[in-house]
Amino acid sequence: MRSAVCSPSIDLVVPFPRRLVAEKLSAAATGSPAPLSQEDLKRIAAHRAVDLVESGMVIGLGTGSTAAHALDRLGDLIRRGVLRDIVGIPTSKKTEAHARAVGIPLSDLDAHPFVDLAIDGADEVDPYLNLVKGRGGSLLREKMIEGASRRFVVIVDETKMVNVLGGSGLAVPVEVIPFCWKFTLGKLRQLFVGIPGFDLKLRTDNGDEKTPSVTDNSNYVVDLYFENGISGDLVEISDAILKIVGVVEHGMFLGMATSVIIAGKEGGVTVIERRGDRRIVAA
Ligand SMILES: O=C[C@H](O)[C@H](O)[C@H](O)COP(=O)(O)O
Repeated sequence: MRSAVCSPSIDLVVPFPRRLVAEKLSAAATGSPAPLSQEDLKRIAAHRAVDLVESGMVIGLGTGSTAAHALDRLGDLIRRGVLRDIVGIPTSKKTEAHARAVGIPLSDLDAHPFVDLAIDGADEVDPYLNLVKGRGGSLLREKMIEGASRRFVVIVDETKMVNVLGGSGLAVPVEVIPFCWKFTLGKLRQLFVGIPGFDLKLRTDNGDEKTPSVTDNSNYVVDLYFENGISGDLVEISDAILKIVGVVEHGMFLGMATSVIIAGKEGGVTVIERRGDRRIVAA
């Protein structure tokens, strides 16, 4: 079994960004302490990632509610002239529209096949920095762009951390072509037959198979559910899913993240870096 290797590490919690600390302190001084919301945490992680952006970089622009904070921050820094000559490569149509609205110049992988840095959220992160992504349906473009990136920085709040992928009980998405999707779903079912607590279903807009959710690539999504998380060799499982004709891509991002920025509700930010097969937890 080929599995991710994880070395022992020391957790080092770094201080909260100063501006937000000041805001929270002043709120406390006026007698109305505002607890950090999940949105605060997403913003903190996103801003921390955007600190890594330098003028002249080609940036992979992620999709989702966490990545949206990075787009806003990047747009703000470009508008203020702090960052220049940035090119953004959006991972979805939604991100493309958002990035345009905040003034980020855009291109694509055809024109810019090498991406300096990609910043994106995730649905789950395991201790080896393997991810589940695509609950927003953008997994294929995300995997293409993040796979072309020299650095792929994942931004999450601490609720996204799991011991095993699939362990949060939420879906592991698989993008499939619409042609005979029930046939492809059947093949996926066969692959995991006998696994206790396994289930799968077509993703729909309103619970009705007549209105399947459609991705930016005009495909459908089959959501896999693993009551106890995915057990076994993730690389073998990935290969087996991708071998099914009719499957386009799945939402497990194995060995792709170079670092994960985790915002914790206690006000700390933890950064986990991958160095080869080693995992380094640092500021
Ligand atoms: O397709 C959606 C993407 O993979 C998102 O990055 C992922 O779902 C995380 O989204 P959020 O930041 O909204 O939790």
